[in-house]
Amino acid sequence: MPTITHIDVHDIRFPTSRHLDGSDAMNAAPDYSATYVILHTDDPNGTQGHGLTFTIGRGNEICVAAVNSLKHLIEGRRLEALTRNMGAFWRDITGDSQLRWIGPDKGAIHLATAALVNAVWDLWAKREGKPVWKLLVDMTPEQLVRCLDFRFVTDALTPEEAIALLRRREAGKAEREAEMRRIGFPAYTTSAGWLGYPDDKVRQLAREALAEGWTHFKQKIGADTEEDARRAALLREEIGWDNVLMMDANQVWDVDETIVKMRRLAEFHPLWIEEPTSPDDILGHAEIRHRVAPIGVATGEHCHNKVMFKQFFQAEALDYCQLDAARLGGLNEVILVALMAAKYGVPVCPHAGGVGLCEYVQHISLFDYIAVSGSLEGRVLEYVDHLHEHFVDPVVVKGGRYRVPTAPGYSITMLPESLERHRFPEGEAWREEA
Ligand SMILES: C[C@H](O)[C@@H](O)[C@@H](O)[C@H](O)C(=O)O
Ligand SMILES: [Mg+2]
Repeated sequence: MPTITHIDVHDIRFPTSRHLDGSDAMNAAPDYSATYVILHTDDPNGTQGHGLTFTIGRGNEICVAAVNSLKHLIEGRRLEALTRNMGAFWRDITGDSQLRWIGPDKGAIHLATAALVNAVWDLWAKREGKPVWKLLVDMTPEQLVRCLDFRFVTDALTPEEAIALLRRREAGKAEREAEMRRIGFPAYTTSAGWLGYPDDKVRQLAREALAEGWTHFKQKIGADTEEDARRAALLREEIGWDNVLMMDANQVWDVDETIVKMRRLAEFHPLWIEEPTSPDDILGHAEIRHRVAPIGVATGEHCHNKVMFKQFFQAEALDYCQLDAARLGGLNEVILVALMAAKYGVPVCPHAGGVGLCEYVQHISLFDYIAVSGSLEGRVLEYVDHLHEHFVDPVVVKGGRYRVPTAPGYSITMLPESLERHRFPEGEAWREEA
């Protein structure tokens, strides 16, 4: 196995705010960005590990600095020294006794951790010649559990319970894998409903999505409630009442305010209200959940670690777990959260609104279905139609389903010319802007 000789980190930004792609009530004009890392190795074939964390523009340079502070924990180490006990490696990279102070397990340092940890998984999977989801699915329960750090969550899930849970799912694994290869994983689209899009664009995109076979649509809300209602009516006009509508407020309301707003919007039959309030307010979400039922509560894109998810589950505060591949500290923590979700009976519907997140989450949902939950009930994976052309192995979506990725790795490697062009602030894409 190769040694990771050195690590490069790049500040990559896309000017998505020009057309308000990705806009919502809290994030009015995001520039989808990536803190992008490359693990160089001494492998004679030149194999590299790639990983990124997602930000929305300003502040990306802070994640870049955090990667620079963390990278000494990986540089010079043999890949095998990391993979033979991934759980210990994860504790190591999140446990540096001085760096930990600026987290722990949250904020820029944890986002940076995700980029690095995911790059190690990418490298490992490339070396094994498998896509990441398949690398995971082929592991024994014991091997998988060895990749995890259970500190702080054993009151909710022990390693023994995790092994038992994974063992129970071994029956039917091969069938579920074959099914996924045949029909793909069910998805929903966020792309028609960005808050900054004018009505005619929303109509047009909804029509196109319907024609492509989409059945689940997410709308951004949280500006003015009558305006939200008007847009919901417009979307219902386009998609009808047999298709599914979700609503996403991106954290703008207080708890009581949410109840009032959602009672007004209930006539549009949303499946869920996403991020109604502060992402840290676990008890607030529990309260909302009880008071807006049967509308479900979804959250997770800003839920920064396994401890918070544990409490969301323990407090019965959410109906849909929207864990994020690059907000949690990389795949090790994602797997742990998926296992806890399975124990508590909460479906995992990963967040993917950002650059590269669709590429990541397809691996997570496939693994979750095949090896952890064994169920598609309530599971629908987010899709946004932006920036896939910059990836070497972009997601393929057909008829509202993700097709199974087959190339080795975590699908996150970007084209060298895309990296070059979008380097901030010196890349051509930004020089044109000036
Ligand atoms: C700023 C981003 O586009 C968010 O609006 C996006 O991640 C969103 O919350 C989502 O659920 O996809
Ligand atoms: Mg959201």
